[in-house]
Amino acid sequence: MRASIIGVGLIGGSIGLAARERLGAEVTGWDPSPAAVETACARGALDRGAGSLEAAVADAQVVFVAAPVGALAETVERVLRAIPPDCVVTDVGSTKRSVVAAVADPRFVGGHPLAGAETAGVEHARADLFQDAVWYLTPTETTTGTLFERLHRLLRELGAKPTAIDAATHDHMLAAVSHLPHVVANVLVAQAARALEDESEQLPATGPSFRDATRVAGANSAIWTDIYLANRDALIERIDDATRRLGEFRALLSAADADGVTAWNDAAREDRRRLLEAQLAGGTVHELRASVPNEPGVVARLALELGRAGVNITDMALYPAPNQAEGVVALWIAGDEPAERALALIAEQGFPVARA
Ligand SMILES: NC(=O)c1ccc[n+]([C@@H]2O[C@H](COP(=O)([O-])OP(=O)(O)OC[C@H]3O[C@@H](n4cnc5c(N)ncnc54)[C@H](O)[C@@H]3O)[C@@H](O)[C@H]2O)c1
Ligand SMILES: O=C(O)C(=O)C[C@]1(C(=O)O)C=C[C@@H](O)C=C1
Repeated sequence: MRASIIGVGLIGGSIGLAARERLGAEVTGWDPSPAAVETACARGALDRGAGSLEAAVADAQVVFVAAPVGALAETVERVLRAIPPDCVVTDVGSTKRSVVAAVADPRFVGGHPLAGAETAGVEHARADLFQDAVWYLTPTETTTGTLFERLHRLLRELGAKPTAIDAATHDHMLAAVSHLPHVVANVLVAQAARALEDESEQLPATGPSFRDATRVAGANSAIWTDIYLANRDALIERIDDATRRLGEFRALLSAADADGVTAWNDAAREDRRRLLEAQLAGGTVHELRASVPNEPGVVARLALELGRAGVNITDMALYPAPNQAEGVVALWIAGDEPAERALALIAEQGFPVARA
């Protein structure tokens, strides 16, 4: 496997380490910072650095673009102009709408690993960063099915859980579970460092709860300015919602409503329990086989339909029929209930489907 990485920072470097260690891939990379390439080679995240983006991707089978969100569309387009025809290109940007709207090439699949750190640079890269992490993929109607399948398999081999989602849903969800938490962490440290200092004239000591809630405060501006701006409409909605919720709690406090305060706190515990439980879904793996026409977008449509219903595809394989007009998509789904749901959803799409 020949892989290329464009942008060898924390995420690009971690992909390089994991691809070399777990896939035995030969990894070439390029970054506008020669120092990043040098460190990536020294740390074993790249086999070699290339003198240009074009040279880095010239004979690649898969390319990961791991640049800041604002540079993704232009960089992906540049990669698409330089790769061989049978190469799949993906990115790792934390927001998806802008790059997916800008690039309509069947060889590109938007991506986003839900894993990372508050640190920056290849110095902090780790081969195990993606182990058991959801890795969102945003295929569209134009995505080539075989390339989507190749990428899905590679991500599984890196230890991740690839999950199809549409770009708009992705960005709205991430505003709530990633971008707002970063904003709130920044507010908490600002308030503790300034407002409380004014009152007591000394910086307060911070305990474990403060440290947990603010680990990501002031995370790498080289990527976060772009993330906040690219998702500003969804993030503003979340900020307004959070402000409203704070207002509701403020009202309970001003009314000294003990029952209301208890109910509010209990509801948070229950919400947290449900969120954590949803991550642990698993069970026996079922193989389903769907017969589909060999048309652009069919595999993407199936993956997105299941993703929307919360059914995760553990693994997939494509078997084209000799006449090339149709084929079979094999899907492996964990858990009895999700497998039943997948059968029903695939049948609703009009495709004959059965358990293998
Ligand atoms: N840090 C996280 O937790 C995390 C998690 C998931 C996804 N992401 C996404 O991954 C991407 C990279 O983030 P990171 O944390 O690795 O940042 P980073 O700062 O560690 O690395 C970014 C690298 O991109 C390079 N770069 C800058 N402009 C470029 C360009 N035009 N073309 C190619 N390379 C360029 C930089 O020189 C740097 O080496 C971002 O899109 C970010 O949204 C980050
Ligand atoms: O763990 C952290 O430090 C992160 O900030 C990782 C995190 C997140 O918010 O969970 C940050 C941005 C990415 O797009 C994905 C993951």
